[in-house]
Amino acid sequence: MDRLLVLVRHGQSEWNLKNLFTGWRDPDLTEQGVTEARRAGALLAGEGISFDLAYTSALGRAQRTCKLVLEEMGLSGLKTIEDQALNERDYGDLSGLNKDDARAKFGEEQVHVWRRSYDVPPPGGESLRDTVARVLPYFVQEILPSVLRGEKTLVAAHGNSLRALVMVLEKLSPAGIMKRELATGAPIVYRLGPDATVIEKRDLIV
Ligand SMILES: O=C(O)[C@@H](CO)OP(=O)(O)O
Repeated sequence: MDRLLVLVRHGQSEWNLKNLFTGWRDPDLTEQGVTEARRAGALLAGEGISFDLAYTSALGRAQRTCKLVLEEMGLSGLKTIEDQALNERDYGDLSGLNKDDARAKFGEEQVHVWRRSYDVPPPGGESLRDTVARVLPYFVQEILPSVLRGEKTLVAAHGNSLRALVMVLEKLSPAGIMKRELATGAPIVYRLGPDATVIEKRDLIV
């Protein structure tokens, strides 16, 4: 049985381009983001991959990415489940701030800790640990059972909500996940064993 799980971060958003902390804010994709999403679909189709089911967040940039990927694969209209459990990490008071301005104000090191540490939340927002605590129950209760039933599954979501899943799937330590960056529109293809451990992982190069 093919227990296929593909994670893809949304294409470049308007706020990625403007270098703003985004979190639960809802900017659209840029033209480049649209191109990245389509290219992700083309790459997956080129690998001979198809899907039975898709999951995405409650935010437009991930939903549009999901749609574009599926469209490019000839799978428009595929059953897609939207849930805010897959939303980006909530950046709290940093949402909408320019990342360089934040570095100038709070210092390079502090901003790096807020962005990439496992357990230090940005002011008023979620740490990665908080994000794992939100994403993981949804993954275990909703997504994983589909994958284990043999439904080939796409998850189109966000840099940090997907880092939360990558940490669990790849058994990374808090130090290991700190160094892990996910590129926009770059699919990660996992094949799981019957016990849900990863037996194969491939990054599709964009
Ligand atoms: O702004 C955000 O919501 C995220 C993803 O774009 O940023 P970061 O790279 O700091 O995780």
